[in-house]
Amino acid sequence: MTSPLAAPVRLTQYARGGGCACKIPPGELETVLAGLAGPVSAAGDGEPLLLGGDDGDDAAVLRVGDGRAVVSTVDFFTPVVDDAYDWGRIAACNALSDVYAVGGEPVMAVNLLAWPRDALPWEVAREVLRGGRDMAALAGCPIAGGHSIDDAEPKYGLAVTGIADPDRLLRLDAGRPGVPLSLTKPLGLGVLNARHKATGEVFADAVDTMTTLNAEAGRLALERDIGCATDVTGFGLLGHLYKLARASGVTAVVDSSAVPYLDGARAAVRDGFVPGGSRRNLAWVSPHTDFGRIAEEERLLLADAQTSGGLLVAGELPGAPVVGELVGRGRHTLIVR
Ligand SMILES: Nc1ncnc2c1ncn2[C@@H]1O[C@H](COP(=O)(O)OP(=O)(O)OP(=O)(O)O)[C@@H](O)[C@H]1O
Ligand SMILES: [Mg+2]
Repeated sequence: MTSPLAAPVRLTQYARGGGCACKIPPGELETVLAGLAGPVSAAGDGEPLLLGGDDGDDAAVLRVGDGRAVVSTVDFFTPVVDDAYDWGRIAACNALSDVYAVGGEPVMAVNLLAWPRDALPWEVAREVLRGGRDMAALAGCPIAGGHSIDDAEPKYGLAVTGIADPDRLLRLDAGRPGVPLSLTKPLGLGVLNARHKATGEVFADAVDTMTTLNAEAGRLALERDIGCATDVTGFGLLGHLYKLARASGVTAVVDSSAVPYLDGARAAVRDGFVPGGSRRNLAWVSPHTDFGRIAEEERLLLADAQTSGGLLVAGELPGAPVVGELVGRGRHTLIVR
């Protein structure tokens, strides 16, 4: 479904970066944030903040009593596709994803909108907000208000509140040796979005992937008593897996031949459509990774900055390929075979 505007503007042309590829590089972010986070509970020590510390988990989770926890997360970014309605859906889906990534269920959200009011018509902003509303409605999560500013580049996203069972969370530090790794969406979103921004070609499968909620994946993980997961977004599969393995004190092994890709992803890399964020991700993980004889093109694909990607789960999920496993901590935090 696309926007019904007479002469659609190419939204991606109004921003330098796009989607999760416009995130602050992981190394720089961690340096800025170091030491500023509050104490987080080690299991059972009475501290109410269960997630939200230095590991960089997907959302903050606070125990509120009576066996309940509140989940809080926020995500917004510049246009990742030209179509306003689709961008709204993608941004909302991506923001909701962090609630599912910690094992929560979204219950309410508010909009964050930055709009270049001199350069872009308000009817385009309405389409963005309509897309966000429709995606949140699919998640059973009403959007109840928000905040809007005049800005040089358009930006959109949500702050989402969720609920969770404090004893059944999905966290970065709960990975254990011997456990397989599953990935619920194919990679290639960053390079395909870069191609779309440069050429205007539309990749329908990529839009479908970015607008698929991670609700089912999160539910399946909890049903199987899995306790360790994250979503694959701007830091790419390797960046997010590095964070998970580091927090869990293990080494993660990736079977590169088992990793699924969207059609056209490889061609996009070969044709030079690689977001700067994907290169920065690769530079960030490379000192901690044994790549063996893996070629540069494959490394870039594995580090590609995703937008609204799937869940990376330490465990097996029906329908999701196993892309590697966790092993005891070795010399490298990541091994790619
Ligand atoms: N300005 C900030 N202040 C405090 N913590 C921050 C700030 N920006 C990011 N973080 C934290 O850094 C970690 C990494 O953030 P990041 O946005 O990359 O991951 P995320 O929340 O999982 O988002 P997404 O999955 O959409 O990429 C998270 O734990 C986040 O809460
Ligand atoms: Mg996340």
